[in-house]
Amino acid sequence: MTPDVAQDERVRVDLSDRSYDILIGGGLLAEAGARIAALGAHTVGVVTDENVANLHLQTALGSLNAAGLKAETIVVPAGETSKSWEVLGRVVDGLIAARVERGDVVLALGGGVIGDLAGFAAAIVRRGVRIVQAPTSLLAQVDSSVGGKTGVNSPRGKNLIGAFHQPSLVLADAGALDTLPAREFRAGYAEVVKYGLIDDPAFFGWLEANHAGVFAGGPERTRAIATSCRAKAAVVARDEHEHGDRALLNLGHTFGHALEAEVAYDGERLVHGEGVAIGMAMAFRFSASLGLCSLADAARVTAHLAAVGLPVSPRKIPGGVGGAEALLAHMRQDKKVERGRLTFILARGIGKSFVSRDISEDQALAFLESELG
Ligand SMILES: NC(=O)c1ccc[n+]([C@@H]2O[C@H](COP(=O)([O-])OP(=O)(O)OC[C@H]3O[C@@H](n4cnc5c(N)ncnc54)[C@H](O)[C@@H]3O)[C@@H](O)[C@H]2O)c1
Ligand SMILES: O=C(O)C(=O)C[C@@H](O)[C@H](O)[C@H](O)COP(=O)(O)O
Ligand SMILES: [Zn+2]
Repeated sequence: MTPDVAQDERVRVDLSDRSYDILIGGGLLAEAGARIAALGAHTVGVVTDENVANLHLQTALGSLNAAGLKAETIVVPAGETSKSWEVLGRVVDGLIAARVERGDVVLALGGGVIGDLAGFAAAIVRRGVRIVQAPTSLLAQVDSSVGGKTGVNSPRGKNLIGAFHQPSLVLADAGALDTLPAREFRAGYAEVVKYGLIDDPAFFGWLEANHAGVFAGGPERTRAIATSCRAKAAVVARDEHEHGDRALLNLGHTFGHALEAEVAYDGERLVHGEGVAIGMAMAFRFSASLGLCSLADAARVTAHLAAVGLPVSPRKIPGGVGGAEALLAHMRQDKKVERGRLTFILARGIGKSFVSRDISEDQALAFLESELG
């Protein structure tokens, strides 16, 4: 747990010569220009989506111009379907046309979709240009802007095309969250809860008691974001490329990603954080059904997610999803699969998650059938 009440926070991601800071606080978008100029860039390729462009692009561009930087903006449609080959191609072409050089910077201004898309474009243009993440959704501030996973989706599965490309700096402007729709804030909150469920039961208890403050803004929100970033930074520092512990950050994602693929990344029906909420509830129910954790812990997880308005069952997805076999087919494409064996993040209790490679397909199928009814 972090100490109480800090308005502005700095979290270091320790990766030897690729270490970087995550800055959390108000007014950081207005400082982006000065901070990027300090990195030695001359041209900045700003990648954003239509919603964020309408609300926050002028602030970012104003600050880049004031710092004497040349800025070229690439705007893509909002939503998960922009994590595609086609949109990636347009972003890459835009960055090359803008003559963004290796010494320059790509600025990802938006939620996790923009961070993953722009981050991957930056990883491959001229074999690697620096990326600065300016996350504007809660989910992006607590998770996707940190750790260097970038990429796009394949029709065969989530994030199946990508690269690790760490940012040079993360600017999490707390003020940007004031314009975030309530549904998107809730979805991001699922990834906040995840850190408590992985290995910080005190943080989970604190969220149960303080979630109203996190949703309202103020010091509780800053504390939740900083605690999440510290938790992620620590895991990334010890296992950057997910050979071990980092897989814990995938709690809820084996199920969640399968559900997202099953709805063809249709954000009207299911957004990533909602898939993670359902997936985490399922992971705890699965753990309880296997005798690994108590039914009481599984019920407590479900109760907290439901209390903030998050979905906790695949039956709640509008239009429904295919059967257990269809979900299992998506799960076979999960990046955690090893020698054909499924990998699950399961739990012995709240804050006691672990990586399991001992689950058979028959066990997974039976559980999925029970969940789908
Ligand atoms: N790389 C990682 O480690 C990592 C971690 C978690 C999630 N992800 C990825 O992140 C994506 C989900 O991110 P997301 O939930 O931010 O989705 P998103 O980027 O689609 O943003 C959600 C919605 O909110 C809008 N928005 C963003 N900021 C806004 C603001 N300040 N004001 C008003 N509207 C705003 C966007 O336009 C969009 O409509 C998924 O693709 C997921 O796979 C990646
Ligand atoms: O950073 C990580 O590692 C994570 O797993 C964070 C997840 O919240 C995120 O959704 C990530 O993109 C999933 O990674 P993937 O490797 O399963 O695609
Ligand atoms: Zn996630």
